[in-house]
Amino acid sequence: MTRGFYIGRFQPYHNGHHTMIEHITSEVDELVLGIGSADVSHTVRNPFTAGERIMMLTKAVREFERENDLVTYVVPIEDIDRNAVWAGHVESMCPDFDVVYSNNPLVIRLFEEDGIEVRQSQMFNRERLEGTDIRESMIDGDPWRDRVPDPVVDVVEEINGIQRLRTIAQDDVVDRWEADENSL
Ligand SMILES: Nc1ncnc2c1ncn2[C@@H]1O[C@H](COP(=O)(O)OP(=O)(O)OP(=O)(O)O)[C@@H](O)[C@H]1O
Ligand SMILES: NC(=O)c1ccc[n+]([C@@H]2O[C@H](COP(=O)(O)O)[C@@H](O)[C@H]2O)c1
Repeated sequence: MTRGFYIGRFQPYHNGHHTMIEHITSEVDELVLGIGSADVSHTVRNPFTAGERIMMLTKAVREFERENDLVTYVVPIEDIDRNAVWAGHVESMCPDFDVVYSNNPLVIRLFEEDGIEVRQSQMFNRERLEGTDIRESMIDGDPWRDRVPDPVVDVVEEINGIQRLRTIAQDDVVDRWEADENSL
């Protein structure tokens, strides 16, 4: 029995993540999905709460559970201010795992230094499948729904996520403008 671990901020969970998990399913029996920066929300870079991201992932990976007999666990992981002990922090919050999947250089380094095997994948259609770009499309009113699994569209609509993101982005612009004015 092999149990894998895959972590991301998933702001939002998109088709790049989904394709990565589809590949992972052929290598593991169980998969722990870490929701990174679980303590952060309501910012332009991290608009969605841990609970909202739990809904996105739980609903989206159902198809892999059904088709591949995969067992998944979604675990929120708060950031800590010491990278040197972060891998241990993650392990303390999760079911034991044998292998980590990540394309994030810092995550790869911290787990490898902790003696855990890390597997990377290619980046899938990165020009379109990048959280930053999808959030910008949400703010600008450009198409984004075809870049995330259908259950994620449902969650974003249920929580009125586009309106939140636009309000946060607008407040962010005003805050930066005021900071610039005050520094003059
Ligand atoms: N298109 C993709 N194909 C494969 N892996 C991806 C893709 N996009 C992100 N990943 C990987 O998934 C993990 C989680 O990524 P993350 O949630 O930060 O998404 P992101 O698209 O990079 O978002 P952001 O632009 O907000 O940083 C990381 O290891 C990241 O490299
Ligand atoms: N010291 C820390 O808290 C620490 C270190 C490395 C990664 N992380 C987190 O792991 C996650 C990695 O996911 P991304 O690949 O989406 O960046 C992020 O939420 C990041 O904040 C946290």
